[in-house]
Amino acid sequence: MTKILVIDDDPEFCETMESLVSRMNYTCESAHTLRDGLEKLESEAVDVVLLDVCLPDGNGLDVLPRVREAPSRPEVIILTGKGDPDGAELAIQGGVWDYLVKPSSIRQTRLSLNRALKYRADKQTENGPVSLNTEHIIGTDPGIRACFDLLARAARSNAQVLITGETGTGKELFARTIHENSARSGHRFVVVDCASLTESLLESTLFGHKKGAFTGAGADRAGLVRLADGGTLFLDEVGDMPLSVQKSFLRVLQEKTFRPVGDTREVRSDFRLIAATHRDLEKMVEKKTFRQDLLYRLWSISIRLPPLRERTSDLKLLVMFYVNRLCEEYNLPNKGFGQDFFDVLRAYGWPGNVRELFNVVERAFVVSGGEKMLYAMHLPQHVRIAVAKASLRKGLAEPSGDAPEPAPASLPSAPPDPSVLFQKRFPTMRQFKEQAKKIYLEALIRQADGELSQIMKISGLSKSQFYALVKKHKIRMPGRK
Ligand SMILES: Nc1ncnc2c1ncn2[C@@H]1O[C@H](COP(=O)(O)OP(=O)(O)OP(=O)(O)O)[C@@H](O)[C@H]1O
Repeated sequence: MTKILVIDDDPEFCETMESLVSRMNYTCESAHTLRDGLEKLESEAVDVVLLDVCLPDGNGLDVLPRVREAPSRPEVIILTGKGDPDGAELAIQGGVWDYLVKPSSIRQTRLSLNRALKYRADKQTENGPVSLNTEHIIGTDPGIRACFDLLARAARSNAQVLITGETGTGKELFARTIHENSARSGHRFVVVDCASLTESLLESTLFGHKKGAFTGAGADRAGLVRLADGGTLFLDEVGDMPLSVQKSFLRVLQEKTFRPVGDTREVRSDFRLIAATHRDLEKMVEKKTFRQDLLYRLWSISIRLPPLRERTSDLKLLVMFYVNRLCEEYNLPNKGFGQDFFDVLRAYGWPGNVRELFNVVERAFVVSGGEKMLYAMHLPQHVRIAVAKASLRKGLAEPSGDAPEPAPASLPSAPPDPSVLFQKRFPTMRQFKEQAKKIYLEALIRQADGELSQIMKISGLSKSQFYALVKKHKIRMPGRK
């Protein structure tokens, strides 16, 4: 029997919900404190939790991971008296099904409940007999586990998938894993890096060309869309696709046919599309730099990968996974870790995410040579200095053994104090992020003495991403006009 649990300290509200749920022919129970709710979740199978935010013994959002990890893994709908955009964002990132503000109408609550239950039923059917191979993806944090659920749905369907997330968060890794677990795994996984191709090259790279179609086209060439026939086409950095190509590509998605450059014939390709970007495509649609119709086409299943700083609980697992891999590669016995090693890693901001983490760990591994343990002293200087400066700025001593506060990545050559960002009007989260990015980039360039290879190494950014950011934030590179 489907069971709903309401965790809310208002008895009247609980009664209203119990009556609504029983009219829907489901069982309903209430708990007036978080403690009571969590106890019920431990001992009873619950399908959906309606969770209030402000409760007498704490904040509902703080216990969200525990609620979602309860033995019956319930779906969660937040029902709060105090609507707060940041709270809603956090809740949704934490994997809640919906975020409703009281007084929510009966119709809306019923709709949300039904949708959550339908999703749960579909998930249970889909999760049945098929097993997924996700052994290369490390993560137990609730944020990334919600992404695993979506990955499983994507692998079992043929729907278009859009994967978003900062650089190095694993977008390509997820895309490959979806392909490898899909019915198309016997065919190719074809990668197109939209950021590294010029407009003219992109069209011929995607659609191929006829011999003589343009200077340098010495022979016929099949494009990547054709090569992906039967398999998966992965459009990396789709936000960097020029508008003219977006138009042609939209047609390809609708018709599954295209015309190679300089050819008059239509060619057919049956591919499944997965696209990825670190950009905010909805913002781009507002600015008319990305086509809305294309965005709708890309968006059947959307997966947002959390940045590493939002899931530092996975840091240790990721490091151990990578160090094991390095030990195998270098044919060395396994290494241990000093506590200070993880303290420093946890306190760093990881702008380059997992890619940067693996880079840093590999450098530490190499520096440690034949030693049996990895200590903080083996970590690259820029990481240690950034962490030391950040903790000094906070008036703290060197990180101690107990879970240190995560601090933002900062750089040694005196970047401006982030409090300058609050000197004018208090910024929105988005404005703050944009301004902080600019500060980061300027400090990064100073730190690397403007040397591109150093910039890539420190930041974990690719050249194209770095140049795109420099352009966006109107930053002058040393030696450039
Ligand atoms: N959860 C994870 N578990 C294990 N490895 C990971 C995970 N996430 C990322 N990685 C590793 O981090 C590196 C970067 O991942 P990937 O290239 O997929 O990121 P990305 O988001 O596509 O980056 P970009 O936007 O810069 O192209 C790869 O070596 C990948 O295997």
